Order: sequence, then structure tokens, then C-alpha cells
Amino acid sequence: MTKVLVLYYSAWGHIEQMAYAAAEGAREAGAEVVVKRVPELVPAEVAAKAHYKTDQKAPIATIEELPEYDAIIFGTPTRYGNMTAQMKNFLDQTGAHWASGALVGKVGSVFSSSATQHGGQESTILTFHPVLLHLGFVIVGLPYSFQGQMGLEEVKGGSPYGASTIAGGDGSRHPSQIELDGARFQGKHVAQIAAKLAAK
Ligand SMILES: Cc1cc2nc3c(=O)[nH]c(=O)nc-3n(C[C@H](O)[C@H](O)[C@H](O)COP(=O)(O)O)c2cc1C
Repeated sequence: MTKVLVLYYSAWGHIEQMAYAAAEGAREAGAEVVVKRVPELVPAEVAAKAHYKTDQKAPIATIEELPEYDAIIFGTPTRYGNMTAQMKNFLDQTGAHWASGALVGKVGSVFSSSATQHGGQESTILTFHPVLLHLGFVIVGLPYSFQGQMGLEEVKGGSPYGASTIAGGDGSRHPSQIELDGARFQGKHVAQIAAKLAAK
């Protein structure tokens, strides 16, 4: 059975919610799916003061387990147009996998979140991709067969690069149905492609 890891960082829960939607989609495609987080780096008192969502049930992933999966779907909020330091710090510990080629040929895919509509959700995904390419991942996005990314009837995340959500300046906006559908579609799409690659 195809094994998919949804690996995320989320300070306030938006990406956490999108992660479970991506996982649902991958399960729909028949994959065995695990949702895990990368470790927090912000001191506990800073996180408490900023009202981080600290009750996240997903276990913390280890670097060692990454080669066990056929696909990894990464979820990260934007930090000044790029992935979070928490996610990058985790990826910066994959040197042994880079050296051995343990992740070469696996499927990698990214979804994101930003406070504002044009606050960097696309740049966060696109600047994530070089890391995946260095590690040898085959990148999968959110194709236009997810028709939800078309249309101007509402403000929404989602692009051919990957699913995304808009949290609002104060974090009060939650992922909309169409954004969660995008994450679900991406999860399913990744699992289907990973299954095809694994069959070869
Ligand atoms: C240090 C910092 C930098 C941020 N940079 C951006 C940014 O460049 N553009 C933007 O729209 N939102 C920015 N945000 C807002 C976060 O992206 C937003 O809170 C996040 O997407 C919510 O996802 P989460 O609930 O999963 O943490 C920033 C937040 C922090 C704390």
C-alpha cells in the first residue's frame, strides 16, 4: 500500500486543519496516511503570549522515518513569503538522506497559508520546491482539474502550485470549504501519482 506522510507546522491551526483535509484526500485514494508535525522552535513563553494553538494531536516526526514514505505532503504557513523556520530547520537536518539519495524519486507536494490574500502563499510554495528538488523529490502541485481554483465568486486560496488558505491579519478567518477541498484534492492527487510511481 502507498504510504503518505502529511508533515506540517502550524502556529495557529490553519495549516493543521488543511493537513487533515490533505490526509483525507490521500486516504480516499487508498493510501496509508500519517499526519505528523515538525518540532516547535519558539520559546514556550513567546508561544503562549502569541496564543499559539498548542493542543495539536499530531505526533512530532523524526528525520529517520522520512524514507519510509512514498510521498510527503508538506504544509507550512508563510513567514515573510517563505516557509517557517520550524519547517526549514527540520529539512536542514536531512543531510544524511541527501547524501544517500534516500528520498530520490519520492513524491513531494506543498500547501501553505498566509494572513493576506497576496501575502506570499504562492512564493512560499515556490521557494519550498528547490529544497525538494535538491533532495530528489518529484514535485506535484494542484492541477486545474481542481476546478475550485477557478472563478471569482469568492476570496479563496489555491493555485496550480498547491492548496492554500487565507488566515486574515488576526487569524480569525478559517479555511473555507473550497480551500479544504483543494487540500483534499491535492492529497488524493499526490497519493494517486505515488501509487503509479511505486507500481513501476
Ligand atoms: C513572523 C511572521 C511573519 C509572517 N509573514 C507573513 C507574510 O509575509 N505574509 C502574510 O500574508 N502573512 C504572514 N504571516 C502570517 C502567517 O502566515 C499566518 O498567521 C499563518 O498563515 C496562519 O497559519 P497557521 O494558523 O497554520 O499558523 C506571518 C506571521 C508571522 C508570525
